Amino acid sequence: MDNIRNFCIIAHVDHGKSTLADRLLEYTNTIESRRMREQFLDTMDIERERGITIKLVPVRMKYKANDGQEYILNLIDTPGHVDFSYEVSRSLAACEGALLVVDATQGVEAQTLANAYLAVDQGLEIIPVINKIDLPSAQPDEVLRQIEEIIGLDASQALLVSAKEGIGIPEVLEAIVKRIPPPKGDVNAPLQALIFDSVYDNYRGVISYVRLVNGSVKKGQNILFMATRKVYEVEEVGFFIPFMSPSEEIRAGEVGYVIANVKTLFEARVGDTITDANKPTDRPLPGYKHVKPVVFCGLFPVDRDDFPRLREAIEKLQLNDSALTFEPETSEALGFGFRCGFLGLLHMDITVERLKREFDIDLVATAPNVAYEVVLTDGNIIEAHRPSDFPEPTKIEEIREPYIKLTIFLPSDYVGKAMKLCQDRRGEFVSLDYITPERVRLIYNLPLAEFIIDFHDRLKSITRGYASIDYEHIGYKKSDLVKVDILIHGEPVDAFSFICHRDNAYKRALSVIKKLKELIPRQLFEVAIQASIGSRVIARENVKPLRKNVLAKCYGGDVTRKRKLLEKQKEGKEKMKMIGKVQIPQEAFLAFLQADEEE
Ligand SMILES: Nc1nc2c(ncn2[C@@H]2O[C@H](COP(=O)(O)OP(=O)(O)OP(=O)(O)O)[C@@H](O)[C@H]2O)c(=O)[nH]1
Repeated sequence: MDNIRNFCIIAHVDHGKSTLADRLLEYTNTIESRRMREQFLDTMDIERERGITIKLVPVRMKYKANDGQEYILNLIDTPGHVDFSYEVSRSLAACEGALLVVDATQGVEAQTLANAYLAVDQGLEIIPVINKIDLPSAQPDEVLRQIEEIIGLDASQALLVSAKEGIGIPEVLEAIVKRIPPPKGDVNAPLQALIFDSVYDNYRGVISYVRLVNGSVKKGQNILFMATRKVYEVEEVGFFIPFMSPSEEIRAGEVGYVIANVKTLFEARVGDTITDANKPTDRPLPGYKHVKPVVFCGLFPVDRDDFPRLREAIEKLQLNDSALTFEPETSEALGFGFRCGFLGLLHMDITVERLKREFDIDLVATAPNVAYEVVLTDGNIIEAHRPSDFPEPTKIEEIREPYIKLTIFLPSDYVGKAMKLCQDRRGEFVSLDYITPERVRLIYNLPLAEFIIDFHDRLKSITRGYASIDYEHIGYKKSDLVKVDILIHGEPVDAFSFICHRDNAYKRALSVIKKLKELIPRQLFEVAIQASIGSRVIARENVKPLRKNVLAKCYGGDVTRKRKLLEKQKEGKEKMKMIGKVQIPQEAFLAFLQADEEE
């Protein structure tokens, strides 16, 4: 075990994590050059395109160090985005050390800090690596100062590297061997293996990526998954060098994979502990946590006949993504679809994109929303995902909404604007400090609901892209929220109702009914569009009673033109939906579902 080193690389997006990993694989000849492709570790197409890492891939390298000994280095990749921070902390739990990569031209950013703290919490040995020193604008001294002052790490032994040019790579490997401690553990103790990732394979079922803390595991052994209490027989164990390669056994301290004919990811959850069914450990490793989705949206096929295909596709994705949840949903405008739950906006975007791309389904995704907690007057608490889940106002004791602690790093010039944005989004100021005279760290507590409506885009545009953010969920807080119903000609239309803060209710209601007024064609009678909270009407607009005479524009007797227009109007009518006596065009529902209500 003394010759094993388990480590990961943590960094802010784009600071060069994947490039550095590639260089390490190259230098240790882990990948033959003809098989070497750029950024081996980012395997999914979408990851490669967006340049982000989502799924973890562990790799085993052999390295002959300057002391003449051969070491096994297990590199455990970590996802770079906050949505997946739970997976980050799991993969950190599988290591003894971390390379903290910081871009020499950018300095410490929001996720550098967040990831470094996760690593410190896990008690890892952290090796600071200043990357991109080949660039003329590199300021390694300034970055060293930031690492010491902002993160509080000793940076005197930081390594100066250019992953792109291959400068400083042997020093990185030597530092891993010398500074990261070997794993501890007892091969003879009862088996304890942490599942830090699981993937589903069509042919082999679930492949669990494990870090063995104690004991050993081999083919034929009966293993117990402690969270689900299920027992399976091991079919194969092995290592990633870098592709899956079977082996006799995996022993304490090592990182590898276990295949045991498990059919769903729910039975082999990330964070769970595997033990020996015949000689079980008395306690699981810390770390199992059920991850709950926090952002929801409706997904509907554009072509209604695609509904069964959509179900199949979501089920398939779920095989490899146990954080994704779904349930059937019907919408007045969009027909049959699914309400899906995600870990965050990126998780949602990626899922939608994969459905479109890998399964070739045209989709409408509705605007995202969060899950509220509603405390009823009888003391019960229900979870509400959409307006129709909310009971009558008289039955509600209080409503709670999810909050995040948002950290923003940005140039000091933009602080005023960023603070205004946070304030407008009901943010509660926490702190502001200067990292350098030009750079500021700003912290706010913000309702998640306000964040998921284009907060990041707004922030990017007011800071011209110079801000970086990170956030963590800090739980639910009581909030003065109301459900606003929209009534058309006296009939409530579920699809148009929404949840918002009482202070914003009037403004939002007004913008919604104004938009509807434009979208609902005039009918033979006057149509009232009202917004109400419970039985109290808070805003109203009227659509004047005048039949839209499409022929009015056609002076003269061009019969074909008249006929065409009449046909067009008829076609239009088919796309209408009757709500009571009123015809509402499909377009109105779509505009509402996808619209950003705050203009
Ligand atoms: N000049 C220079 N560019 C580098 C260096 N290392 C990485 N880059 C470039 O920086 C960009 C981001 O590098 P990646 O390795 O994809 O960054 P990453 O940290 O893996 O990004 P995520 O996977 O999203 O976390 C790429 O365009 C690299 O070519 C370096 O040492 N010097």
